[in-house]
Amino acid sequence: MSIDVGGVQVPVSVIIPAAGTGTRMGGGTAKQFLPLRGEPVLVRTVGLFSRCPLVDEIVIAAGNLETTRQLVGHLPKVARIVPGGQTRQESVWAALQAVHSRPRIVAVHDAARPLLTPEVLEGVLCAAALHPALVVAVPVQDTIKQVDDEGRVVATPDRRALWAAQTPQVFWADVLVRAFRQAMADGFSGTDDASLVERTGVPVRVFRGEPGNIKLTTPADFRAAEAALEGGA
Ligand SMILES: Nc1ccn([C@@H]2O[C@H](COP(=O)(O)OP(=O)(O)OP(=O)(O)O)[C@@H](O)[C@H]2O)c(=O)n1
Ligand SMILES: C[C@](O)(CO)[C@H](O)COP(=O)(O)O
Repeated sequence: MSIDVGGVQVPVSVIIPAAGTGTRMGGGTAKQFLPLRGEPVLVRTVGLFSRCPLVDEIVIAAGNLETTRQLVGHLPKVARIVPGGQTRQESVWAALQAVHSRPRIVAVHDAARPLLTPEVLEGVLCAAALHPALVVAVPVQDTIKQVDDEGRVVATPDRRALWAAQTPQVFWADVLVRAFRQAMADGFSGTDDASLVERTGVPVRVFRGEPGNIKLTTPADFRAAEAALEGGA
């Protein structure tokens, strides 16, 4: 339930932002509550962290607190379920304030990414002993185009330097708290947690993950996830 950082056992807290409304998914039910091969997405995601021997506590930012409590409130290591915010960033901040005091390692993982593997999770948590900020990511396989508002291609970045960020994103707690405070002071809103840390100058490293750790955003993602699980759990 902790990581050895220079001989000191540092507990690991996990934040699960699970307060989204699933606009891009459509339908009336928030996607984190939808079944994926019979098991709600949220249960799959939280269960992975409950079973991880390196995790000390789980804090969930929820939109529907009652449904969230019913689904995962009983799972091991679920310490607190707090109200989320209007944005993912606000939800993470709400959960971060509910994390026990420092020093800690904090891993932030989207509820909408239920296909994370134990191997990647344990690998990035162990790497956090050496690095203050880590992003699970995969190298981009397609050629990426930068496009203006008129649909004109304005640049083709060198693909060798491009990685697609996923979650978990793992940080030394004080680094993350400072980054969130700076972002709020500056009115900065990022689409991930690492972008807040990057702007503070703290070095952020990628940890190579797996392409299968997709975020369930649209119905097509659900179909892909169902197919991926067809042969597995
Ligand atoms: N106000 C918000 C918005 C998002 N999230 C969470 O952040 C993760 C990634 O967000 P996303 O995939 O965008 O989920 P939604 O915001 O629900 O999707 P959409 O943007 O299509 O509405 C999800 O686990 C989602 O529940 C959150 O906790 N609080
Ligand atoms: C955090 C994230 O999953 C990294 O790829 C992504 O930025 C979340 O974006 P969303 O629009 O909140 O789903």
